[in-house]
Amino acid sequence: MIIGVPKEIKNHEYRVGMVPASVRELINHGHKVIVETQAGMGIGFTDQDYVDAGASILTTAAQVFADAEMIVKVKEPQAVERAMLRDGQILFTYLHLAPDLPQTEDLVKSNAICIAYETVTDNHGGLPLLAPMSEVAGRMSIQAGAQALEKSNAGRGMLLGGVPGVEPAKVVVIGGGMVGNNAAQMAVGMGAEVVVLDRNIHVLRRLDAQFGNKIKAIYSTADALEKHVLEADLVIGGVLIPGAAAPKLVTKAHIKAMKPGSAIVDVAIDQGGCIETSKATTHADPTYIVDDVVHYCVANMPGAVPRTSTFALNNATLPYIIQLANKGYKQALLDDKHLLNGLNVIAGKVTCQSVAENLGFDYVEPAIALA
Ligand SMILES: NC(=O)C1=CN([C@@H]2O[C@H](COP(=O)(O)OP(=O)(O)OC[C@H]3O[C@@H](n4cnc5c(N)ncnc54)[C@H](O)[C@@H]3O)[C@@H](O)[C@H]2O)C=CC1
Ligand SMILES: CC(=O)C(=O)O
Ligand SMILES: [Mg+2]
Repeated sequence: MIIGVPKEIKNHEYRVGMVPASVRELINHGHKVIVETQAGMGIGFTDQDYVDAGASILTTAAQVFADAEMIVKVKEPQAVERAMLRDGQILFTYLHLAPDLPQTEDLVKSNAICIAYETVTDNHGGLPLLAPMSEVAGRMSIQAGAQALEKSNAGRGMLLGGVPGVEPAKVVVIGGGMVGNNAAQMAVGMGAEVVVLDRNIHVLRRLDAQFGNKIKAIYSTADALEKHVLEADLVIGGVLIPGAAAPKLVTKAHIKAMKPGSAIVDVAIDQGGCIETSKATTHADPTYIVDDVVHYCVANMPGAVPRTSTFALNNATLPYIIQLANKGYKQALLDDKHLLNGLNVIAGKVTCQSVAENLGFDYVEPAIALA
């Protein structure tokens, strides 16, 4: 199979779909890999590194999209990239379709086979291709929140850990999954007072076993959420209903009633955000203020640490890229029900139920769409 790796074009996105070591694995399996020039430049990989791994370098994204049977990316295809997709071409990347009607419409029109990293599942109830980036974003959310709390960024002027004799900041993490757990680790490490809210009792038990009395793991009722959000100096939004638009758990009224200079980091913004006042921002201009609350809502947070993130992502995606290349999409999807859960759009049909429901498309079962 011919596998194409274009350069990412989202704002300040320096990750890349495949590192040279991944390219070498594909070449060893007998495939051809074409890489857009300077695709890995942002994380220190030269075109020569890719050539040494066995890839061919092409000078434009248009050439990569024209020649490749499978496109491997990081972020959802931007409009110019969507226009280059074609009938029968495989697209393997993050998509986050539920809050994104224009993208979904374009992918439906393209007739391509669009497999989303974020809805691939595993045997343990996890999301193995989302997890590595959730680890990065969860950890980063506390760095971003700490900065947002600085006075020069319109924050309250609080140090997360306080100092001897002065209270630490209160960090409230909504959602105790991969993002929430990693956020809690960093916030505890920095000496903050930490509350994690989740509505899954198994998640709360795991947090309790892991953190003991270093955090409070609280069942997320509307009451509990309101109480803790209104007391918070920093709120981290890390909820997920896989494939679906995030529920708006923190309302405009909550934001109005929060302390002036408090901050929110809505990591769930890639699924539309779990805070009513959130709107996606970029690394170039990551924050804005609503009712004196600093909002950080960058939809590609791991793009800020692209070297760490690309390696972590490739470690997770490579086995699936190899399966898709070796077997072709049809056999690879039929052989692996978890990879099949990643199939969001194929041949003009929406095969992810929550995406179809959120955006008003007819839902077609993946196995039926493949037949
Ligand atoms: N902005 C960015 O750059 C990035 C964003 N993300 C996003 O972060 C979000 C979280 O991802 P993960 O932690 O991997 O998901 P996860 O599935 O590991 O955890 C989500 C948690 O939310 C909980 N939850 C669901 N509904 C809830 C509710 N109503 N109240 C309280 N808790 C609730 C679930 O029980 C689960 O424990 C996703 O939208 C993901 O796409 C992930 C990586 C990067
Ligand atoms: C998960 C995601 O959206 C990201 O890593 O950018
Ligand atoms: Mg206020």
